[in-house]
Amino acid sequence: QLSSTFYDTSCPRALATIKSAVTSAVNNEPRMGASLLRLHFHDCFVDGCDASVLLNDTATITGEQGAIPNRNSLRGFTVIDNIKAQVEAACNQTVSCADILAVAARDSVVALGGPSWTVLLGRRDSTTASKANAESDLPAPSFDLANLTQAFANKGLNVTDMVALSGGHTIGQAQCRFFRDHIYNDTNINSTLASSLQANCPRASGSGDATLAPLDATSPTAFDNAYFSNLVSQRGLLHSDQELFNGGGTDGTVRSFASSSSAFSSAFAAAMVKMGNISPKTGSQGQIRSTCSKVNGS
Ligand code: HEM
Ligand SMILES: [Ca+2]
Repeated sequence: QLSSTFYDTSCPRALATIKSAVTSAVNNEPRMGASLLRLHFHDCFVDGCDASVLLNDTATITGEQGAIPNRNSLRGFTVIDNIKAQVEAACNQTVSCADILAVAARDSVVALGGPSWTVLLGRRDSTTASKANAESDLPAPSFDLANLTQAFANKGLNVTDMVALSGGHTIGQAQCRFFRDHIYNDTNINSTLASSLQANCPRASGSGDATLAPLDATSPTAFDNAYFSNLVSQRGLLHSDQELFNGGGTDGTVRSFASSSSAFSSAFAAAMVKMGNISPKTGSQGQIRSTCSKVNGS
């Protein structure tokens, strides 16, 4: 029951305000587009797309930002706070933080040259967050194809959606601690790539843990289909990335997205709409937060 016209009368400037703020943030730092896309994913997979990921810890909320997949990893909160302040100035307590995340994700992809799609709107914001659910429901980079398939199926997403959405790794960076096992322990990685990554990501955990490498070394700030060609040539950065092309049932989809950017674009756009529809709060559920990092009145 989300609708693309939800704010047309209540806040007609909302979408343009978000787009211009996202475009300037991405022009200032291209990686921010990746960070904003990931925020929406990490929101939707944990209790639905309800901006739960944005809530800071309080005496009564143990939030998601401290969860293992998020801690010292998620970024973009300041950009979202800035967008929210601009939208609040235009329309007081009208546009949800969850919708801002969904629109910012789309606008980020577009700003980096990727496909566009119509974002459905009308999600409301949670009054709770769950560190435990973030740790149980977000897929880990150590996952194999069966684990990944299950994590996406749990959210109503099929394997085509999963492969398409994983194409989000066509942009952005990952820290050594998340790809160390893959570059030292796995054999399904191009040896030249493994050696060059090892130079900045020592085998011993603790050293160089936060050193960054691009998820798509071919074109890290362009939203294109190079991620999939990389997988075909065993140049995935994360163990979980390379699982999508490792002799299993998703090899064909990876090949098809590697050979057709239009096939990837349309599958990605469709899957983003599906992901954005995970358990939205509507009607009288939740609230429209005034500040994205805290529940109203707290
Ligand atoms: C398939 C399961 C997935 C796993 C296991 C996974 C895991 C990860 C990991 C470990 C990182 C690096 C984090 C860091 O080093 O701090 C990362 C980054 C990223 N992920 Fe995923 N991810 C998955 C799916 C997705 C999906 C579905 C999207 C979006 C549609 C996405 C978008 C991103 C982006 C854009 C980045 C880079 C963020 C930045 O540079 O700030 N990922 N992911
Ligand atoms: Ca959520």
